[in-house]
Amino acid sequence: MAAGRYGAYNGFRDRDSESEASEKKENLNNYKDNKDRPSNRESRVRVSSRKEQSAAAETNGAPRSSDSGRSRDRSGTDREPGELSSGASGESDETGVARSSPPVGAKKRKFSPIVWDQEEKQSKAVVPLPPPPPLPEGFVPSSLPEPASVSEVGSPDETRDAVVAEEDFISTRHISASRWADAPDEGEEDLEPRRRSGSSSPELGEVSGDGSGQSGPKSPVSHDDVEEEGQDFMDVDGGSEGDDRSVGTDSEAAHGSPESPEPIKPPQRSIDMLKGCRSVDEFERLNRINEGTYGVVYRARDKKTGEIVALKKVKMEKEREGFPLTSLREINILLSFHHPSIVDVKEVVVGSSLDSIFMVMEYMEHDLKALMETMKQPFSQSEVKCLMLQLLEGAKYLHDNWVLHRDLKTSNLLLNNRGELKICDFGLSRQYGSPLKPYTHLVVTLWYRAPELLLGVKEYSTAIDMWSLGCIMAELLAKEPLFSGKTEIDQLDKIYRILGTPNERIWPGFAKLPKARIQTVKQPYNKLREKFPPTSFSGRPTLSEAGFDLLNKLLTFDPEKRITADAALKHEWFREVPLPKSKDFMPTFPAQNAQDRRVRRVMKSPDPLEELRKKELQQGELGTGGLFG
Ligand SMILES: Nc1ncnc2c1ncn2[C@@H]1O[C@H](COP(=O)(O)OP(=O)(O)OP(=O)(O)O)[C@@H](O)[C@H]1O
Repeated sequence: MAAGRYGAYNGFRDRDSESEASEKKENLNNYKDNKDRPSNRESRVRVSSRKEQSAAAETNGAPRSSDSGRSRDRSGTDREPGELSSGASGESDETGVARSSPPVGAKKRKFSPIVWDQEEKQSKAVVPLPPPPPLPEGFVPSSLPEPASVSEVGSPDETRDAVVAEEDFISTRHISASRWADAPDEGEEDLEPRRRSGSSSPELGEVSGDGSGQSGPKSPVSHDDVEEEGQDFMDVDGGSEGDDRSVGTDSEAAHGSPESPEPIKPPQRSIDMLKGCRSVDEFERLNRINEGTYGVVYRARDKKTGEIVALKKVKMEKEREGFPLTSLREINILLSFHHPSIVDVKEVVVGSSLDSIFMVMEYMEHDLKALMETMKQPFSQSEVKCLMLQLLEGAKYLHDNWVLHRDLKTSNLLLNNRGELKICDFGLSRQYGSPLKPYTHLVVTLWYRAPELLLGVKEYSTAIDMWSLGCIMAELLAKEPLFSGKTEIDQLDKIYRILGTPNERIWPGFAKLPKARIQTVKQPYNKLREKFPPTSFSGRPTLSEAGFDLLNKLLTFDPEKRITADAALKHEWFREVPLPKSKDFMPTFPAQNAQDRRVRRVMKSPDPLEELRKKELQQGELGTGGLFG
């Protein structure tokens, strides 16, 4: 149970007694176990063999620092209520934690093996792609609009789809060619050689460990990024008359993997998708929570069960052109993935006139951005550790399952009053690791955008998410964004002013990056430590050597050297006092659900599509009217 203290955040730390804290002492391993506690998903019971091995390794002689942790606990140093006691192996060096810390974990960057050359793509690429997720019980109404012409689809200038459109130029596809339907179209057939060849992509049905005892996605995210590169909208008329091979079945046959976590459903016609999909009328609308690029989010009550949920309405602003591919990606990923740090999508429901689609999600009381704007003080270090651990676990899970989120920012991090953090908004996320065309660099909201993206690279990796995590960690500590640029150049300038201007020595290859010559004032020094000093009398957020080391490793210019989620999870900052607060002891806050979170937004990061978004908002929503319209 979270410590309930509506409106009393600032008093919480004072009220919690040491004894209460010690009653709740748990070691770091317990922390990891605990995160599964509220779950009733069978997937959470499963523990990856990788985790078992590493746990065994730890038990088998890895030195543990619990003693030193305890002695420090007794002295009361930096201990906070609800802080977890040290139990994990700690190599903490009292004298020079950051500098003496060994490289944390083996480097495991999954870099997208982009194949630039078409021939090479076909001959060399080896992509045992995972099977598609099971078809949802009904999903797309038959009365949806006609397919768009290719030219319509390819005009990427109105929504975030534009971003994807830059990387996706293949002719219009039908939803029946998606992983939720059975018949591949021409473009899909092109994929066959790629699917049959091998690569370092996850094996069919393989469930990547997340290091946290979670199973991978029930059915790993499909390879839409390979097969859907052509457009952002899918026709959903269900009219495709292809053969009966489902993507999943076909893929399974090709690879012969018997280990798919779930039996692949038999091929289904897209018309079957209509069956069993509940109507949004089965929910009572309570209030609008927020509106993002891709949809309005409502708080609602399931009339049958009384459960409070969040309903995200998929914007169908281009309904003439079919179903937005980005939404399809988001729904697919969220339906497939199950992890305590990823927001859970329970089902998809349809609007009354069958042209609006809603994702039914678990309801989360806050997003971190809106929440921090209401807080008087920043999160404490032990709270930041608790949040960062959950965030890193979510990022590791995604990266282990070959998904880049590509839009990690505080407004996409949800927090409930049980201290649980969950990543949402997978509209920009995509599977990687398959031979792809170069990705667009127009991803990630400006303030959280990695320097390699700002400098124009199109071949990027999980490191872009890790940079965003660095920005988020700094923001959680300081309660304000670290780099709040107004334009791309201003953003680079702001980064250079704090971290110094990169050069060939610290970032080999920097000089050759497309936009490396952008004129910014040369900044020779790294001033990050000034922003996060070890001690402070001026109210600046303090950070220990180890904490600073982690922040530095997240905000490393060279993406090749930037720390991975896996390594960051093992960082000693999480093992030194103050230890991460237990989720049970995370503060609770007044629910912000009675308000529209948009009106509370004070500062908002500009992003490349801001103008487009505004235009969309002005144009109003399309789709059904009615309660949720
Ligand atoms: N499950 C949820 N529970 C509560 N609030 C949520 C939930 N999902 C989203 N929200 C709120 O709605 C906002 C927008 O959601 P989301 O980011 O998924 O939409 P989007 O259209 O993709 O937004 P963006 O403009 O960031 O791309 C979030 O910042 C959050 O405040």
